[in-house]
Amino acid sequence: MIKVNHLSYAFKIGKKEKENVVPVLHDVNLQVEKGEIVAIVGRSGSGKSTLLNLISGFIQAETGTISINGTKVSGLSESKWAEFRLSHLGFIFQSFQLIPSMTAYENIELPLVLKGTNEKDRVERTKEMLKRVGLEQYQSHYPGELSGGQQQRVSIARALILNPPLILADEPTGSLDSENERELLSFIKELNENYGITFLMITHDHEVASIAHRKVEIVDGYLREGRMLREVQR
Ligand SMILES: Nc1ncnc2c1ncn2[C@@H]1O[C@H](COP(=O)(O)OP(=O)(O)OP(=O)(O)O)[C@@H](O)[C@H]1O
Repeated sequence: MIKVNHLSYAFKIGKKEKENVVPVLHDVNLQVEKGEIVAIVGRSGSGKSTLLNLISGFIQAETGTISINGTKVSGLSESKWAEFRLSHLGFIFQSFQLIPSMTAYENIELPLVLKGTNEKDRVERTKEMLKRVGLEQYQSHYPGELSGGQQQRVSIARALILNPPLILADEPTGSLDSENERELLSFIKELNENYGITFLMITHDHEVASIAHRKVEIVDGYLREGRMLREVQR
């Protein structure tokens, strides 16, 4: 599903003549199989978000390659990346990243609008997704009128609406209380077991890491493979 080969990344800070190079990732190799839940752990500043941003195409590395679902994505143009993301990747963020001026319904529907799906299909799929995440009665609420757990469910519904095979999550439970965290984690497990969706998640949290099949740790920009935590169901 994901193959990262010899990936290195350095941020360049300051003006061109006086550029400061800050190396962040060193020769990272990572393979995530279809149907796996993989947790990326590591101390603050170790390079976790940088790795996820590279795999998401939000930043581009000069060294190394990334393939997702058989497509070599490293080196794709911005527009090709945007197209690829829409059909292959779903995103879940700690801060939900919902559009505040749009209702729950409109936030969930947005990827379908961007993809140019016709109205009849949009209505059908958005309603079905609202039902799947248990938010039918909240469809007209704006993000500010929903609890943290409900907002995260809207963001998951938006991530799932185009049926991506892979979900990338950055601290998905970071803003949730323990009850909502448990609920979200069992939903992620269900999506993985019932629909075979692959998850790559950054986390600081042991509860989150405990649902992963495998843990990889970044230590000062170097990736260490962890042991298998639980069996992958195929
Ligand atoms: N835009 C940027 N410009 C320069 N340096 C950056 C930039 N973004 C991150 N860094 C640096 O890169 C390193 C890795 O940052 P990154 O955000 O990937 O770490 P992280 O493991 O995700 O941390 P956290 O757990 O705190 O979110 C840090 O030293 C950080 O200061």
